[in-house]
Amino acid sequence: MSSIKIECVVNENCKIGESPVWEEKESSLIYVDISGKKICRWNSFTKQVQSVSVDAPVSSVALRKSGDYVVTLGTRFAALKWKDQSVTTIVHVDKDKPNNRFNDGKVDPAGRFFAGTMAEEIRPAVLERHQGALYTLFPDHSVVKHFDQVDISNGLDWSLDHKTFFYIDSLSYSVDAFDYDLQTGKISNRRSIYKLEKEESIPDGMCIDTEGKLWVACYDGGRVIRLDPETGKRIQTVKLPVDKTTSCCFGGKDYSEMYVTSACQGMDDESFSRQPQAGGIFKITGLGVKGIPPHSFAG
Ligand SMILES: O=C(O)[C@H](O)[C@@H](O)[C@H](O)[C@H](O)CO
Ligand SMILES: [Zn+2]
Repeated sequence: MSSIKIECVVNENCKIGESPVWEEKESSLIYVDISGKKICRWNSFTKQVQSVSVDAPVSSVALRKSGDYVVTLGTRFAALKWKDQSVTTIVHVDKDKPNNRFNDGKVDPAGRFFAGTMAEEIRPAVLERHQGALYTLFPDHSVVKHFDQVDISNGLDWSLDHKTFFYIDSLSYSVDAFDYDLQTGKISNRRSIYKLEKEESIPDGMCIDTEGKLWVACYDGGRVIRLDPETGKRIQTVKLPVDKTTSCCFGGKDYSEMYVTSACQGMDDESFSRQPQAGGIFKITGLGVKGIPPHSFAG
């Protein structure tokens, strides 16, 4: 058995930390603070955080093949130039829904950027239902809507053979799978592969490891859980020192470390004094399992 160690590497209290992505060429973790309206980059050597502030909630960030990043900002897909600290809109979605914003997003193995929307929350997990949708931004900058009626569009990733797409609509308390057509980017045949138990609370961000198992961050559950999508069973639970764990990714040397983002928005003074690291970024080592490098947007 490996011995698991958990360390808070960025003790900065993001309002809603999300979308961790390892950027190998910078030896850095990039992530967003959604309601803090900033994109952050933590350098694993210097331990310094740089950030770019934006004018709207920024819910996900991904690498781009041409360098720099793409983000979901408000209800826009946008390009971010880090050096210039500039953001330019690529395309606008949900134009008829002024109360919506994007939430989690990730690039597929063919370089397409998937991200979904939700109604802005009144407080955590309280919002107008069924307002969201799941979208893909293609490398030619066209956009496809896969489906709507989503509550909180969240974690997403693809199986190692690229034949399955995994997806979480948080308020369904379920981790779902779809058949995936890598050629076209189309999804079909939705089914649930895991229903969260009560103490696991709300499923949020998700990533896959090199054994094809899924890791799901449990919002208000203070943990990440490892699931076997074949059997539908939970095979591991790793608890963290904060309750509002929002997302996870692998990074570091050979993608052998796990990074977990968290949130503090909506906490009262009492719970905040009990969990002063809420909103921090955590590094888990000793899991004995590795992740895969993130894909870059091809457009
Ligand atoms: O991090 C996210 O994905 C959402 O933007 C958050 O607001 C929480 O997940 C949500 O509150 C939990 O349901
Ligand atoms: Zn999320």
